[in-house]
Amino acid sequence: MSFLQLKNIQKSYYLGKEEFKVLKGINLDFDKGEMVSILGESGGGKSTLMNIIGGLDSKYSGDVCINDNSLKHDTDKQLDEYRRKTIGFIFQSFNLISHLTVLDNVLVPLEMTKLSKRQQIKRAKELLDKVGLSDHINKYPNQLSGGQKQRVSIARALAGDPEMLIADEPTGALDPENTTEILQILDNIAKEGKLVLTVTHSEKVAAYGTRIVHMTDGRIDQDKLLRNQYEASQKPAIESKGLSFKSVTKMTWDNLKYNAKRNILIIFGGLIGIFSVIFMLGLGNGVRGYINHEIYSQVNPNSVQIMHHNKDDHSSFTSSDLNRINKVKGVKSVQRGYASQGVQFKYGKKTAQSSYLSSSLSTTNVDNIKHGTKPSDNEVLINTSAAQGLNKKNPNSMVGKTIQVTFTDMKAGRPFPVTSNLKISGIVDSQSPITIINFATIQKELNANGIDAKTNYINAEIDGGVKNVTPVQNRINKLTVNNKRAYTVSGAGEIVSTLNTYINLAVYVLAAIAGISLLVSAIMIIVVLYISVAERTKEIGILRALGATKGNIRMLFVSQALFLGIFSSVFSVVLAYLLQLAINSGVNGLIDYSIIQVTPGDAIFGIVIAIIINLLASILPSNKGAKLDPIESLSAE
Ligand SMILES: Nc1ncnc2c1ncn2[C@@H]1O[C@H](COP(=O)(O)OP(=O)(O)OP(=O)(O)O)[C@@H](O)[C@H]1O
Repeated sequence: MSFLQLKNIQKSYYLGKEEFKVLKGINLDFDKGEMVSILGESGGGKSTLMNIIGGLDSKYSGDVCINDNSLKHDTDKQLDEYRRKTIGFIFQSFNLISHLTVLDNVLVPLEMTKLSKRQQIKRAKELLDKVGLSDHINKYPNQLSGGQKQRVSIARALAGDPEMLIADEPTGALDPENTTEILQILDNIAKEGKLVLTVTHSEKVAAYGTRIVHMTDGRIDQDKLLRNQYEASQKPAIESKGLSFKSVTKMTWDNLKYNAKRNILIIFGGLIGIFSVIFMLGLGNGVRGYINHEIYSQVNPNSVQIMHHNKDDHSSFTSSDLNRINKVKGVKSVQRGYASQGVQFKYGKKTAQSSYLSSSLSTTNVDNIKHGTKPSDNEVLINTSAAQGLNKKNPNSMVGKTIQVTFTDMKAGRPFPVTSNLKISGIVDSQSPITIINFATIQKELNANGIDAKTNYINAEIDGGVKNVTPVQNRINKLTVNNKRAYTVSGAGEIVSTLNTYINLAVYVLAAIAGISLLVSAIMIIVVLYISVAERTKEIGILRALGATKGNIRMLFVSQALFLGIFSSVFSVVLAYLLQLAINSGVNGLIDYSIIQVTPGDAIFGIVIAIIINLLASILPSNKGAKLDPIESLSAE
């Protein structure tokens, strides 16, 4: 039984419906230790036959058997493994991978073996030494002469320890001196017990073989033994495996480095979109935080006011109302409240006014009482502008002074001014024109004027942070009396949360607009990857010939997109943080707040989105690369 048997191999190409028979029934047997020259005129079908033997072409009839095992029913994956284990290709145009060094080129098939990294490097160096290139291992292919390139290609073909070498016109591009040396190397390989098939149209080259097979018009017309074949190798072959993810990403990395300038530009293009999104989110956090901070410095968001839901109901709130609200989950305490519109102050000849009187101190921020204290019985707390109205030069000196305070209530269905003399307990630094007198004092003054004192709203304090305000408000709003909704709640917390909703909306809209540039960068990545597939078509063919799977090729481009995405997003995060630092320290004198606040969540969001977009963008180009026909890829210019 021969090592390689070709049984009635026939192959046709079709141009439209027209059939061109290229191989018309080839029957040949080959053994290891032979150096067979396949000789014939141009167009005779030699390369077609080699592609079939090499497992690159499976569209033929007849049978190729290795050690009596037919390749006929092998799957794509089995053929990949067959090329990896059994075949070493040497091409007329060398087909080295231009962005890999000599050593790395030879390491490609070695990465498809089970040797350790150290053993792989050792073997690659030994093989390069054997072909006389130990001094050139760190050069790139374009720094080598033709003869040197072919030696690298021989070292690479031998790297995976294949049983058979297919050399298609290995000396076609070489001068006579290099031709002799290369043929000598090939003869030595046959001497080591491997099968060497050399395609040539040169009789001289063919004469180096142990046997010449002559092909004319798709048939074998001569099969001549020139000398004895060498002894077949019995050495156990190096075990092979698929290309690992690490090896593929290393190749991608090498390619990125080789085209560094272009890739930096692409990374920069991708960076703009991701940076804009991250920066908008950071700006949104800052603006929202700043506005909340400003509001909360004026008012207490955890204090809410409860009115009758029915606007026409002006009745006083009762103890049962207070109890009902006090029992609501999240309510810390309730107080009776009195409010009235319009307050006048008089101090000597000076007058001032305030638009709102309230009994609830909790609505304002106590920290803002810069002068004096909270009002107790028979006292009033006024705001800065009212104090300025009463004493322009020295408003703070009004603390402790007794002034005349007039507010309006209803008596016998008509507005009735209630005037009383109260001591200013303090001045609140509030922008809202609010006046605060405690509930007991208001009640006492109303009674003194013959008006029934009433509770015209309830003030409730809500437990916990601002985030609790809305849920508790919702619970109070749901309370019913006689199956009817009883109360309506208002408070700064509600305004703030509505405001936050609008700010968030604006930020998301801005981020989405910024996200359009992400779409642009996704399209850029698609285009770049398509160009990359086109540029690397030959490399794809080479890798497939060396035994790389379709999955490996797909991963080559997916990992390229992944690298570009990771770099763009990481750099955009760095840029966003740097700009945040610059802007926040730049506005430091103007506002005492960090107006840009990029959170780690925003940064992670940016990175994840960039990676997802790049991965999605890589689907079509990487599939295109994976589906390329190895033979067509190899013949790409
Ligand atoms: N993909 C293809 N589609 C159509 N015809 C093809 C294709 N590939 C090869 N052929 C044709 O098949 C014939 C054999 O080509 P092949 O390359 O096998 O010849 P060859 O003997 O290797 O020639 P050369 O020595 O010039 O390389 C040629 O006529 C060629 O035009």
